Amino acid sequence: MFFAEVLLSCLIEAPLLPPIVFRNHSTSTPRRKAVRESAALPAHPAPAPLAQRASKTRMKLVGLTGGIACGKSTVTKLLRSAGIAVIDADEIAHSVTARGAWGYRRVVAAFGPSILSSDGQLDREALASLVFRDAALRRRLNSATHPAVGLELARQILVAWLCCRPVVVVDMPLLFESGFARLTHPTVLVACSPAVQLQRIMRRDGLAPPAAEARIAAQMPLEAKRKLASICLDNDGDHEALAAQVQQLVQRLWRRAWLHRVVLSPLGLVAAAAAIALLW
Ligand SMILES: CC(C)(COP(=O)(O)OP(=O)(O)OC[C@H]1O[C@@H](n2cnc3c(N)ncnc32)[C@H](O)[C@@H]1O)[C@@H](O)C(=O)NCCC(=O)NCCS
Ligand SMILES: Nc1ncnc2c1ncn2[C@@H]1O[C@H](COP(=O)(O)OP(=O)(O)OP(=O)(O)O)[C@@H](O)[C@H]1O
Repeated sequence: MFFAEVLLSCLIEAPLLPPIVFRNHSTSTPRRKAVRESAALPAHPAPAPLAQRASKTRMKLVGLTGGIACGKSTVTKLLRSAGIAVIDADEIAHSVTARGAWGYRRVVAAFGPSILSSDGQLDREALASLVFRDAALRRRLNSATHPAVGLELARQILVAWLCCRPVVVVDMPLLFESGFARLTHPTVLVACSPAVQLQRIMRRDGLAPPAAEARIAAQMPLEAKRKLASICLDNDGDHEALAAQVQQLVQRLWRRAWLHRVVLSPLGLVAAAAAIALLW
């Protein structure tokens, strides 16, 4: 993800941010607390002032994450149907590991041709069963895929900025693990209870309990993510309950979006340059 950070920092005015130090909920200022309460979304510790200042100097880049099978893709669909641009890191990971692509070549170099199925594509099921039970192999897969994922992610964010998108959500399972969260604000977590998570992953992927538990254990624990996220969507209920929370989130994201659209978009920057040139 480092490539993405460097490119974005150059292109969208944001300096490389130092790690964010999160404040405890109880130390929030009254104003910030009021804003969160008015949004009526479950709120978690607020990010440090530096992250907030940086977020005002670039396109509004929102991080969306959650435990495996907690409902990120479901939230992504709801956001997209509400007109919000969402960049999906899983989709990118699939496209950069398609046969012949840069990520594909790196994975084959790292794991050998035995990881290919008879049609020459990556055997994703075999790869998943390897990496979700072995942390060293998972690190090897991450090293092989993440440079290509980071570059494509940066390209898609640049395209969204050039299209004057005021709000862009990045759906990334490893948002906190990869450090990419430092470039996003707010960070939104989709969470559910361990029992519901296990049941959903077993049902969706047809996994037995040990395999499902291994996949859950391959990521940062949900409780740790809760402490890092600035907004939490509770997905223990039905689809309607989730949709209602997403609707509130959408309203909150559109707030002050005009500032990003008008002032910090390419059009805004061209207009500012033209005005300066005229006044010179
Ligand atoms: C392991 C792979 C082959 C499994 O492919 P598959 O099509 O079965 O699953 P899919 O890509 O849809 O991922 C499903 C979920 O698994 C989890 N997951 C995927 N990769 C990882 C990983 N490296 N570490 C922890 N969890 C992961 C995420 O929650 C993701 O949403 C694939 O996920 C992969 O290539 N992963 C490495 C790239 C990566 O890190 N992707 C995550 C986005 S950056
Ligand atoms: N509120 C809900 N009620 C019932 N089922 C749900 C709900 N939310 C999500 N699901 C189901 O749970 C499963 C996991 O959801 P989803 O695919 O959105 O999770 P994800 O976080 O994107 O997963 P992954 O980490 O594997 O990409 C899916 O089968 C989805 O239909």
